[in-house]
Amino acid sequence: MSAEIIDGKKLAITFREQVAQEVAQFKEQSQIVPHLTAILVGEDPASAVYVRNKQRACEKAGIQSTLKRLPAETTQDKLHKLVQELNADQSVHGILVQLPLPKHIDEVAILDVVNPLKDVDAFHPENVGLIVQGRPRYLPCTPYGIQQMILSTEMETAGKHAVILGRSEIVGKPMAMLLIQRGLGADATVTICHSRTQNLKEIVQSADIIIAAIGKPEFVTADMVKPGAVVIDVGINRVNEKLVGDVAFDSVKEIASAITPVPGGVGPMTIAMLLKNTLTAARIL
Ligand SMILES: Nc1nc2c(c(=O)[nH]1)N[C@@H](CN(C=O)c1ccc(C(=O)N[C@@H](CCC(=O)O)C(=O)O)cc1)CN2
Repeated sequence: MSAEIIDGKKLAITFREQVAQEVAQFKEQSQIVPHLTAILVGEDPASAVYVRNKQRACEKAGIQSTLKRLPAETTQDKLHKLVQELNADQSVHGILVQLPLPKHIDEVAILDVVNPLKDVDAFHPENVGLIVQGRPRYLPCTPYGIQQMILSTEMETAGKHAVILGRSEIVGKPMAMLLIQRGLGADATVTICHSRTQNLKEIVQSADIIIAAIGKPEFVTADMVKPGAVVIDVGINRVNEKLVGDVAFDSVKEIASAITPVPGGVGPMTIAMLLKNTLTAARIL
């Protein structure tokens, strides 16, 4: 039997419509327009597309959006000062520094400067700490979107084995924190696999939920997947001008109970969750 395809594009539209309604109510009650400012440094074409899509999504939801575009040679000091200015600007509720930053910039040092109340990506250590403690202020956009996609399936996640491939700060680590949380998360048993993991194939074969976020095209193959598993593909790899995920979609969909496509899976949900966080930021501030 072929898997349910979790349509991230469709689910994201539902979330975006819901946020647009909440934004309209919030504006009426408070006379405040939620405002996101994105910082894009350099000329990475994919990042430029993602930021443009975020801006469009904001505008459609009634959220004000501003883009601060800086050249690739921008210094650490200049970027640091811009973030400080945005921290002090009372009309800005959410600040987003698009990643990756150019190599000469210390990414962690910049993310540490963002006011945690305006940190709609939830990358600041204060927000990460709150997530670890199970009392999040914001949930990071990609794991938050994935959580909603898993909730949309029929799987009862409590006690299930979730295997995450990849230990990044943006996806792997925070995803693990969400999946283990009681109530607000999935109540799952979580394993994170990475480049030094031994017996990776056997571990993945024991997974009820697989989250693939390692940036290796079609790494997860059908022989690694337990029948009925839910498979979430976070990978966006360009191979011969085509977008390919970290999962061999065509063969794995014959084994899994539910699977996300690439494109049209996790990506659109990441943007929808950013809108939710920006509204939360406007409410908090
Ligand atoms: N500050 C941040 N930087 C980055 C994040 C993030 O959450 N915050 N995540 C990724 C990139 N990203 C969001 O910024 C992102 C990636 C992909 C998509 C998306 O919709 N992808 C489409 C395909 C689009 C394409 O043609 O490339 C899809 O999957 O359908 C949205 C957001 C790294 N940086």
